[in-house]
Formats: sequence, structure tokens, C-alpha cells
Amino acid sequence: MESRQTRLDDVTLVSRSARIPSLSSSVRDIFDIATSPRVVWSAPDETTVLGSGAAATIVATGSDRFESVRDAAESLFSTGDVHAGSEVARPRLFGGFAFHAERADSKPWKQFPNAQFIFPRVQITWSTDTHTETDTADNDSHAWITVNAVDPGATPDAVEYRLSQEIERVKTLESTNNSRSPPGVTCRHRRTSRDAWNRGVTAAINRISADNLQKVVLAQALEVELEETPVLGDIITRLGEHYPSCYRFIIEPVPGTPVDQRIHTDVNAMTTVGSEDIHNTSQSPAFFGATPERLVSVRGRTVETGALAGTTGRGETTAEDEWLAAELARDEKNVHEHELVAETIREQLSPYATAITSDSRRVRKLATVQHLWTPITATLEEDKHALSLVEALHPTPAVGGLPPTTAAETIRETEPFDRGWYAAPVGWIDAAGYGTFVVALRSAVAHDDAATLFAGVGIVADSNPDSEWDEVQLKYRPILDELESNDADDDTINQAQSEISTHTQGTVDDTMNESASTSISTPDTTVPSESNSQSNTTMEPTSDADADADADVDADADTNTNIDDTE
Ligand SMILES: C=C(O[C@@H]1C=C(C(=O)O)C=C[C@H]1O)C(=O)O
Repeated sequence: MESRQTRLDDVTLVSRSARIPSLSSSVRDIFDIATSPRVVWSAPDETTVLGSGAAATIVATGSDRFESVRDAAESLFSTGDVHAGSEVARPRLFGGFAFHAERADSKPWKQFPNAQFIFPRVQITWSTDTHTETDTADNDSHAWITVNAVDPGATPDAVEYRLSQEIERVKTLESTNNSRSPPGVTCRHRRTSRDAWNRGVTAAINRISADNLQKVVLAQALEVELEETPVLGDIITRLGEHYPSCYRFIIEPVPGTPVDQRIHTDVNAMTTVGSEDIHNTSQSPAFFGATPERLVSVRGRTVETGALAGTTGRGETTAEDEWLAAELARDEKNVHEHELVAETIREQLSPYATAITSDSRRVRKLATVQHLWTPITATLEEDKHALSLVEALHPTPAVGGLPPTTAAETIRETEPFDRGWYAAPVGWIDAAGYGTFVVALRSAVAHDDAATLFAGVGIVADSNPDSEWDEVQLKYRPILDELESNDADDDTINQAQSEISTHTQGTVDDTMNESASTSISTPDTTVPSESNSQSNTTMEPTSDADADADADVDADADTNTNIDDTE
């Protein structure tokens, strides 16, 4: 994509939307024909959104990157001529940040700026979260199409004309309903060997004993070669089926976008998405995942967040599963690790809030793991942009550690790879400054016929390197299951259907079935942007075989051929 850096007073944002009743096409259908950069956002209790192409892109880097993106976004939206027709169809910016303030410049993150937000050329918003092919029978299911242009020459007439073209295109799309098989993994390479892991975890524990550190989250990266290029539209759909309570996302970097200090808009902004000449054939990398962790959602003065830390596996029988949940809920190490996170989040919110409410700590069951979870809500003292809350909260000790600076140093010294966008904030913002951001866990970067997966664990004083290793392998499962060709799908679905959360007080809740420097880019000329500036019950496992369930899962994770354990 050609792009140019643009003064915001030179551009006009024009956005028009229309409702499409009974849209039969799903994310799976449209993702394939959409134009890079593509984004998908699918969250419990939120509309599902697919973005195609970039009418504008905001890029930032450095320690003031949150503020830079916020200022650029506010400037961009302030130029707007927006007729959304419905709040759900309102134009939004989708994107995220790297974990660290500096840009990652190594594989697989080379094409990802430190912070990047895309203002899609075409945004399709499904009115319900359940937008898969089964919904076609649902008369109420409908979608909105929004066409955005950011260009000195953008006119309402031109955008409306383009909107009518997009409506025809989407309405006439065949819904294939075909789910293609996972690509299959041919080779795996761990970036951290078992020995290196043991040394890293032991060194972190020593730092904790020496009182320099309370907690640090250490991660691993797993590179896999695939038999073929993964079909991300299918993968994200299946992740939605297996992990309905998780936040699913796909983000592609904008090809050719300068990585800092820019606002860019797309020279092709007025061309039709999906037409032959711009059909997506690129090998753009894509960051995708299904994370259980919402960093923050801001709507008006209501802030929703939570602490998610402390992990165990799923049992093979209901009794074993409940036993594991009960053990997790009363395990001192996990509760300590969890409470450090919950307490820090409350402290991080307190300068902005008139009230902070923590719900009871509970066990949250996902298809492959169970976590300790404390939902937290706050009321803001005054209006705050979602990105200000993101800045206040990232990184929580659920993915960084305490104290934050020593934890960040320990992470950099220990991990032999760059986290890139893993464990960092990914989400959306709108013109009102509302937004939802998640912590990008259970995630991977797909690049050509390969992918790099990331997963981490919280290390505290009484952590054991072997158990922490096992926990990392378990956390690879959501993504690895979508890449490996095997018959494990059915088991995962069965477990997903039992997603519930259990209050530690023993009640059952089913809330689980329910979220630098700057650039915006526009075409051609390059001018500096102004915005640069517990359950109480105790159960025993039913049998020895059941008690070995965790070991079985982990052994499974290692069954593939060609595992290269070298660093
Ligand atoms: C770091 C990850 O997960 C985080 C660490 C957890 C833990 O240590 O128990 C649990 C949930 C997440 O906050 C990951 O999934 O990669």
C-alpha cells in the first residue's frame, strides 16, 4: 500500500453505514476476500467486527506511545463527518501495542510497529456475537457495513456510492460453511530449552528471595512449521466455538507503513474491497489469539477489568475437574500470586476512580485450563479515554511482575526472544474514547507456512520450574490445537461446553457464557503530523489415571516429531 504522512487539518474523515438484514456471510466467509490489513474482533457481550483495508493508520513508539495514539485518534475523529445510523456501526480504530515501549525488530515482529491502530476502509459489524453459519436461520441476525475514507478529497457522495457497492458485494457473497482442517504441524522449535528455563526460573526465584522482586512472569516462544498456510478465518471461528468466553482477535500489520511518528492514509481508500486487483493474496503476517484476560473496558465512567492469575489444568472426569478447581482455590502459592495482581490493579485504578468494587475470587474454567479470577469494576471521577486506563494498567503483574521495573529487567534478561505484541494490550477505541482492551495471551503470529506461539507463567518465591514448564505447555494448547491436524477437536469442544466459573465460596456462576511517537497514514505526500507533538469442598481424584491427567496433556504436547529443544 502506498501511504503518505498527512497533516490532520488536510484530511476529512467521512464515514457512512448501512444495515444489512439477515446477512448470511460470516467472518469466515468475508475474511478470505477482505483486503490486508485485516482485523477481526470478537468478544463476549460485544458485537463482532471485521475490518478490511486501512483508510488511516496510527503508528507510535516510545514511552509516551499510549498518549500519542490517543491524541492522534482524537484528532482523526475530530475531522469526522460520520453518519453511523446505529451505535453498533460507529467507526472504530482497532489495534494494539508491543509489550515493551521499544519496537521489536526481530522475527516474527519485524513488520509490527510498536503501536499500530487501523481505521478500516470497510468495517462489518455483526449485531450478535454468535455470527457463525448456524445463525443464518436466525431472523434477527443482521450486520452493518461501514465505509470510511480519510482523504482531502473524500466526499459524502463518493463514500455513499462506495457503500452501495460494498452492500451488493457482501449480499451476493456465497456462504460456504466449509471449515477447512488445521494446517498440520511438521516441525517445532522451542526458543527456550528446558535447561535454560530451569536456570531462568531459579534465578528469578533467587531474586525474589533476595527481596529485589515479588513476582515475575516469564514466557516461552514455540516456533512451528506448518504443512500449509493457516486459514485464519477458520481458526478464529473455531476458537470462538471452543473458547466462547474468550476475546478473539486477528490483527495484520499495515504493509509498508513507516514505523514511527506518522499519520498515514491509504491511497486506495476509495477502491472497492474484494475486487480482483486488490484481492488479498499477500503473505502478511498476522497476530491472532483467544485470550481469557480483559485488560480494561471503558464506557462512560464505568471501567471493567479483573485479575486473572493462578492456573491449573482441567480434569478428565467431573470429579477430578472439581478437585483441581478446589485445590487451585485454596493453594497458597496461587492465591498469593493472584492477590498480588488484584491488589496492584486496584492501586493502579485508584487515582482515577471514586469507587472500586472487587467481586469474590472465583475459579474460571476454560477448555484447557482453570484460572483464579477476580472481576473488578470502578467508577471514574471524570471522563477518561480508554487509552489512559490502558496506560495506567499495562502491564499488570499478571503478565509483568512486581515491582514493575525489576520485573521488566528480569524478563528482558531471561527471555531469549522479543515478546512483541504478546501479553500486551490489543483492542479498539471509538470517537467517544470508549474502548475494550485485552491482554494478548493464548496467541501466535502466523507468518507464511509457520507460526510462533507464546505462553508464560507467574513466578513467585515457591514456584517450581518443572510445574511452571508444564503450565506453559498447557497454555500453548488453544492455539496449537488449531494448528495441529489431529482428532482432539471433539474433546476440546466438549470441555468448552462446560465453561463455567465457580465462586470460591462454592456457588456456581455462569457469567462465563457471556473483551512515543505517533502516526496516522493517508496517501501520497509526507508532512509532519500535528499530533506528533474457592470452592470450600475437598475432593480426591477418582483414580490414579485421573490424577495423571495433567501429565498426559503435557506429554501430548510433546508428541510431535522434530522437536528441536535447542536454544
Ligand atoms: C502469561 C500468561 O497467562 C497469565 C498468567 C497466569 C498464571 O501465571 O497463572 C494466568 C493467566 C494470565 O494472567 C499466558 O497465558 O501466557
